[in-house]
Amino acid sequence: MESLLAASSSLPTAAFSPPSSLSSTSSSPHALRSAVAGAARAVRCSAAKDSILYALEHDEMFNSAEVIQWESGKSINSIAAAQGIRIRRRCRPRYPSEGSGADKAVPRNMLEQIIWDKEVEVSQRKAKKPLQKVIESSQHAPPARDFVGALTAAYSRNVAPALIAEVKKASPSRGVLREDFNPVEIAQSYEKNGAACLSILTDEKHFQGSFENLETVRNSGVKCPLLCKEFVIDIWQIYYARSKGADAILLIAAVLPDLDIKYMLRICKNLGMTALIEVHDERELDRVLKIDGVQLIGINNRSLETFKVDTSNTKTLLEKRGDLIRDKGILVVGESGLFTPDDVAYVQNAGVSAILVGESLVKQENPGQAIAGLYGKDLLH
Ligand SMILES: O=P(O)(O)OC[C@@H](O)[C@@H](O)c1c[nH]c2ccccc12
Repeated sequence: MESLLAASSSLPTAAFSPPSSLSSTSSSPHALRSAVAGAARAVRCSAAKDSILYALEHDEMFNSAEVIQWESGKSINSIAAAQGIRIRRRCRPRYPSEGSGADKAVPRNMLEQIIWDKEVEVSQRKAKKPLQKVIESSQHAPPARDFVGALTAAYSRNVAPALIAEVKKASPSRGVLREDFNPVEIAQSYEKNGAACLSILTDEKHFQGSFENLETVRNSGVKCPLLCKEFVIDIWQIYYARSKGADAILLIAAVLPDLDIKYMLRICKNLGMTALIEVHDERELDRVLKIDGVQLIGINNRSLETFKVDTSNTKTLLEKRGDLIRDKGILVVGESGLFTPDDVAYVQNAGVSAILVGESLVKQENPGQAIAGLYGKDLLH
């Protein structure tokens, strides 16, 4: 994989724009594979055995059936749908005369709306700062810290699920959670009161977060590892998060086909980052359990399609797949809708090693002090 990343930083920037014949707008394995083939063609020879191009051309992932299918015209949406993914991407037309119908399309639910907005946002950000540049910036970021290590240490210290405390101003389902919002103050107060890690929302449009918040918290001297809470659809965002100091990043299985998750996991690994892979139902969990190299799975009690919260979701999924998850040495994070010590005990008994909590802390006058209320005890740090 080193070679893949080295390759991505040494290939010309232009090579990363997906060719117009592809229906995806992301910097996907597909785009990278085409870029490599194009680069090999440009030098009019097959790449030498020790070269980066050779490594890429012979990388199993780039020659997988899915990639071939994709390149032979099967759209990202049909590949995703075959994996049970309901969120559609707003694909570009293959030829201008075809049209995509995208302008007329109506999103089916909130998550789909967020993803469509994200596609526009990411393409604008990429136009300003191409992948090549963001990869370079990521090389200058302070080194990534051990997110999973911080969670396991906190779990054994407290004999309670480690806390990932979320710096969250607003959400589409709950509106503004805190008017007087100072991300650094909140982060410091979480850290002082025993949070193991922090989650920083970076989506601006729907959550009123920002990458500036991530960067200022990272530069404020807070030592807890930071999760970039973003709707990732493109590897560009992973490098960007790293360049702003993120130690971990969220990947949502409801949005990303298997191949994208595998590809993104490799990039995270190469950057020293942890991927928290979020699932909401059994089908997503089963897909993720088939992927090698997964260390951390989040079970979201909230459906991002309907926003309904049901804390028994964590329990139900762990009853079904807990043994397999333990055998694989994967840690589980119980996410969303946790308010009381009973809620924490409930997900702890279900088998989680960590919890991700936003609303119930951030709404309190002193978010850090609210941690003791959530756990029914002070956390050691
Ligand atoms: O505020 P809550 O209910 O404690 O939830 C926190 C966190 O789990 C939630 O913000 C979340 C979980 N997965 C997400 C994906 C995107 C945006 C937000 C989220």
